[in-house]
Amino acid sequence: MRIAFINPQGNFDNNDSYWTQHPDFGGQLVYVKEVALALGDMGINVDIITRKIVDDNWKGFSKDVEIYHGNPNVRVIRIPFGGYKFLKKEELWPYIANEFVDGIKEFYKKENTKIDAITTHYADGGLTGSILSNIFDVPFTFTAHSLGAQKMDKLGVNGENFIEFEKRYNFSKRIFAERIAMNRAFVNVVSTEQERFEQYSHRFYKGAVDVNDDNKFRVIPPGVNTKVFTYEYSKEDDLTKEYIDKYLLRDIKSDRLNLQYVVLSSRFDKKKNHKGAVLSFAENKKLQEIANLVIVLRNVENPFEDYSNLKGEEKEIMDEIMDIIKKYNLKGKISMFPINGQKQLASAYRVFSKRRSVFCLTALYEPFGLAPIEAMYAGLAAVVTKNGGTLETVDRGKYGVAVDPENIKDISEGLIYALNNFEMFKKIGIERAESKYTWRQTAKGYLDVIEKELEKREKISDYYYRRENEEYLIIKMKGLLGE
Ligand SMILES: O=c1ccn([C@@H]2O[C@H](COP(=O)(O)OP(=O)(O)O[C@H]3O[C@H](CO)[C@@H](O)[C@H](O)[C@H]3O)[C@@H](O)[C@H]2O)c(=O)[nH]1
Ligand SMILES: O=P(O)(O)OC[C@H]1O[C@](O)(CO)[C@@H](O)[C@@H]1O
Repeated sequence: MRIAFINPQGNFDNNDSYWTQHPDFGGQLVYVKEVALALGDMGINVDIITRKIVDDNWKGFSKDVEIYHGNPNVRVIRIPFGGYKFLKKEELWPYIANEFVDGIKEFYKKENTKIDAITTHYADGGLTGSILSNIFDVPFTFTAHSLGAQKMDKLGVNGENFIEFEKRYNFSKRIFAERIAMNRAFVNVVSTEQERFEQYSHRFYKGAVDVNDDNKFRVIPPGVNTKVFTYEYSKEDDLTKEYIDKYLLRDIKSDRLNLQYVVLSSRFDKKKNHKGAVLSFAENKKLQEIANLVIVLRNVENPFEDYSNLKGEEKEIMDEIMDIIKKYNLKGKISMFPINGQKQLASAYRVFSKRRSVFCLTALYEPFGLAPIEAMYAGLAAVVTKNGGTLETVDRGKYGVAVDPENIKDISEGLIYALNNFEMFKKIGIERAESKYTWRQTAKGYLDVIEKELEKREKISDYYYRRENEEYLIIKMKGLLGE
């Protein structure tokens, strides 16, 4: 069997380049990578179809076809569309339904390969799959990863400022694509029940899909890479400890070094609401007595001296953080330093777990949230937004603390509670991650729903074929009988 994974935005290479260093390189890529490789391990052929990029600032995405992470069953196929320079996901829309679709068609025609099913990721993948599934006459699944409606609500998009936001985010195109994809997909793959019944029932999706139609939804929880995010401390982690201690010594007052820590590690995206977490720390003296704040960065060595390489949204977020540090005189209580890649991030989590620390995600809206599960499995206590899939991940506070990201007091009290109950949350957090979230289970979920759909289509086409045949035979018989 050959399954295509359509993911136009971001990109995929064997170094997992740029992950979280850009809004289009985050959890969705992790998800597609882990499910594709898990299916590959099960003997399924997987083609991850994305964009060909030839750009000196974005190296590693220029090969047309590449075996992925050494798994002979899994390929990355890069189709040129919209030129060769890197484009952020919001700028891909004009080229999706034409150049990208045509390029994929051409690729398979030239290779004379057949695909049996398509999985599509995010609105742009979903639009592509809606068209291709007709061309190839194969079923496709839609996995939103993040729906535009909730992002619009949380960013405060309304009638007055819509045009402003439209210029930057192209929400009209995104919602249109999402509606087409969720309507045409044979199943919408969601990470939690909450995603199905809350996120998909947003008024913007009315009429596109019936959230009460069990045939149109399948809850398939994502996983955690248990090799990378293991809670087992190893020798390499001592090297990470030395790396981190250098920064803590630089940024934290010496008499505070042995306190616990609150760790923020999200991409610098407005939706992740770093500002809310920093403000909750700034406004609570009790919290500052028991913990320091750590903010994981990418590509910035020392923001207290210089972060001029941050642009746009990332610069705005750092400006907000710096304003709060100045206003509340937090120097000596906050450390910010670069972490590169999942391995180093996982190791840093284990180092902070030894310091009885807390992972904090106060996103205004988190569709699912891979990071909290990773942090829990690596041994941190989790404090997460109650808006989105995270509420289900911590099961409403049972496996981690769920807070209202727009209530500064609620965040700080949640952090204090988690810090004071670190051992309990560490233990049950690991158990939760281990029992419920593995990528192999995720891959099995996709395979099961696809195989069931193919069987159904087989039967239907047989039925039509047989019926056509019967009619054909009757006509023939009539002819023979001279009727
Ligand atoms: O230096 C880093 C830091 C983080 N990560 C990874 O980046 C991912 C972040 O994923 P997630 O926490 O899920 O956030 P998003 O990037 O926002 O992911 C989007 O897509 C995910 C997959 O569908 C959903 O879980 C999220 O809710 C959705 O916002 C995690 O796997 C991290 O391990 C890295 O690879 N390198
Ligand atoms: O912020 P948005 O546009 O809702 O999308 C979430 C982004 O994070 C990602 O995980 C990055 O890989 C993608 O799902 C998407 O680009």
